[in-house]
Amino acid sequence: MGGMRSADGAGRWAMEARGLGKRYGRNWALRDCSFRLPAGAICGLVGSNGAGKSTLLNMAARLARPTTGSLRIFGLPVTDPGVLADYAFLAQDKPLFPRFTVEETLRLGAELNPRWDRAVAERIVRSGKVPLGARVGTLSGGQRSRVALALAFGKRPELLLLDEPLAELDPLSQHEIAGLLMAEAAEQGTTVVMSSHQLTDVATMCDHLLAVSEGRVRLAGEVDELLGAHRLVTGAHLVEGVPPQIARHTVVESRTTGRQFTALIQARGPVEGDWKVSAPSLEEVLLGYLRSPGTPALLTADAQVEDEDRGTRGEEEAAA
Ligand SMILES: Nc1ncnc2c1ncn2[C@@H]1O[C@H](COP(=O)(O)OP(=O)(O)OP(=O)(O)O)[C@@H](O)[C@H]1O
Repeated sequence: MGGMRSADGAGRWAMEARGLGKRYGRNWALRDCSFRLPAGAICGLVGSNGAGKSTLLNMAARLARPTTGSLRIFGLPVTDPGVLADYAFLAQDKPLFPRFTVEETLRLGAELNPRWDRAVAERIVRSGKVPLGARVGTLSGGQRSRVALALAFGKRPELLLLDEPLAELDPLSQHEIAGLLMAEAAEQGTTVVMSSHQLTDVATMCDHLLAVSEGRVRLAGEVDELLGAHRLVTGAHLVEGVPPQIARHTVVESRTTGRQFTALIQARGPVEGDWKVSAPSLEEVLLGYLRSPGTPALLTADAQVEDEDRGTRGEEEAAA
């Protein structure tokens, strides 16, 4: 399979979505999503409640089938049985058998996965001092997360999909599990896609971002590139509306409070005039796009799929 991937260079992209959509009844949970994610990325998947994050993860994990469009995992259609060995999915409730001991849980992992890496799984469990003989149901939330991650990494996945991996953990466990995740992903070269509502986690852990809102992609690409494309502008402004010097740029969001004008812009060259210009935080950029549905989505060059390739729309349905 490795040969197949490298033959056409498709292995460069861990995920490629083209016109991807999912409809439940009359509602589109995800609509016309096109983006790609390079292999090796640690990608934060963010967006408000009901934005479509779980729907996207579920389609990548083959738990839900696309209604439209195509999704490729390392160059293979997500429906291809060859994809199965490539990914691991950790659902938000981290399902484990509570009556199994940690040791039995790892043994099950070994039996279910042909390329099981026992050393990796045991290292993850031992480094957290999780007792191998303890029943999973008696473990703390942090310890359970560790066992779930040991199962996921023991599979040696190329792509690890995580639905809010740090939710419901206390701050100390969050810190510990985040560190574990980053260290193991770096060690194994795993591509990670993790949904999260904690933007500080995304900012510290992720080098890539995929933001969705109302089922559509709003931002996609490398975090530094997305941040670098934006400026926060503030200054005194006495009349209503966006000042002409600022209107030359793409204004994502602006507001006037008293005499103070503030705007988040996608800068088209230097900002002229008497404005205080600063670099926005990830949170400021993200909230700007989520609050302004009228602002066009921004995908960095790397995250865009070529238009001519979008002819593969409906490929999954055709293959099924
Ligand atoms: N199995 C389903 N049947 C019907 N509608 C669904 C189903 N799964 C999701 N939806 C709907 O699709 C939309 C997207 O839901 P999704 O769970 O993907 O959002 P999310 O971004 O993961 O939200 P949250 O942050 O709350 O977990 C929502 O409107 C949701 O109600």
